[in-house]
Amino acid sequence: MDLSSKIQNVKFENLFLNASGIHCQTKEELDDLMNNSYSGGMVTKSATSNHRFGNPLPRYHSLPSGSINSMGLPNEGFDFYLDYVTRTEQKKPIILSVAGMSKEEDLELLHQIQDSDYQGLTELNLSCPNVIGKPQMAYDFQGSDIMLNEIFKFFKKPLGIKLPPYFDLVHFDKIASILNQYPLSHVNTINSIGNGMWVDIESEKVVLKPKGGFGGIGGAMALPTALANVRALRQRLNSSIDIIGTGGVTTGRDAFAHILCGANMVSIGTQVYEEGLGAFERITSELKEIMNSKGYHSLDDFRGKLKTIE
Ligand SMILES: O=C(O)c1[nH]c(=O)[nH]c(=O)c1I
Repeated sequence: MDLSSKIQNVKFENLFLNASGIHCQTKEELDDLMNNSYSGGMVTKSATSNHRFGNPLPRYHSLPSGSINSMGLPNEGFDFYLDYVTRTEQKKPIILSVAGMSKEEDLELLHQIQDSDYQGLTELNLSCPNVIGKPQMAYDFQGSDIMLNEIFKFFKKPLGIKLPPYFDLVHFDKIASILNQYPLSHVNTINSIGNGMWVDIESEKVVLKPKGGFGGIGGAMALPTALANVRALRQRLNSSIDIIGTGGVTTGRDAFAHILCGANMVSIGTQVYEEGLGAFERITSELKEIMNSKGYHSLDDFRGKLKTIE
């Protein structure tokens, strides 16, 4: 039973990653992930130039079937993550995630990566929904196109993009036609579903302090949106662009569905946060069970082979 996968020519022993932001902010968390034998790779918390505390607490809340968060980009600062991904013994591939507070900062961070001796995968987060006053760049189609054009004038290392969910087939067409113009290593879809709201009935109050309670939605309730985005982008993107499917994975069945829709790799956020790193072992064994019962030996046997109803 082979659960290995690849992003471009980077091989992962198994298809599972943490979703950026989950268990990947501090050295302890990153070392934990590095030593966990059931995730094939790992992604760092999106980094800004400087260390950030992020938004005031409470900024994460578990929901009956998911989560809502308005973390506000808390991170140790770019230099810490660049040092970690360059210096740490790589028991598994790491994806370095960056999220500038502005386009200028995004470009500056990417220049630093280009000029560094880091040779691994980089992911530009164009979809953080929780920085007060900062729109999700990937909802600005023209702005994203202009930015990617500027980036690929100087950035020659593997670069992927973390996308927000889209909800309109024309928007899938638009973003895919932009992304297809650039030599991207991958897209990671989806980020949390931006600016959801949860209400505590007893207190008649929101559950998050920042932004009056608005926050990104993740976990089980995000699965249908995540599957749609993986499927729609797989159908539209050049085959040279790999896809990391993120969103709503709580069981092996959900991971199986992401692969059927076309994902090369699958990242898990809320469920790992709620259950701990043991979720990787559980979901890996559940996926193996399903593959076994269907006579599949590798992910290629069923990747992207979702059937429609004729
Ligand atoms: O609030 C956050 O830190 C955060 N939260 C998310 O749900 N997605 C993101 O990309 C980010 I940068």
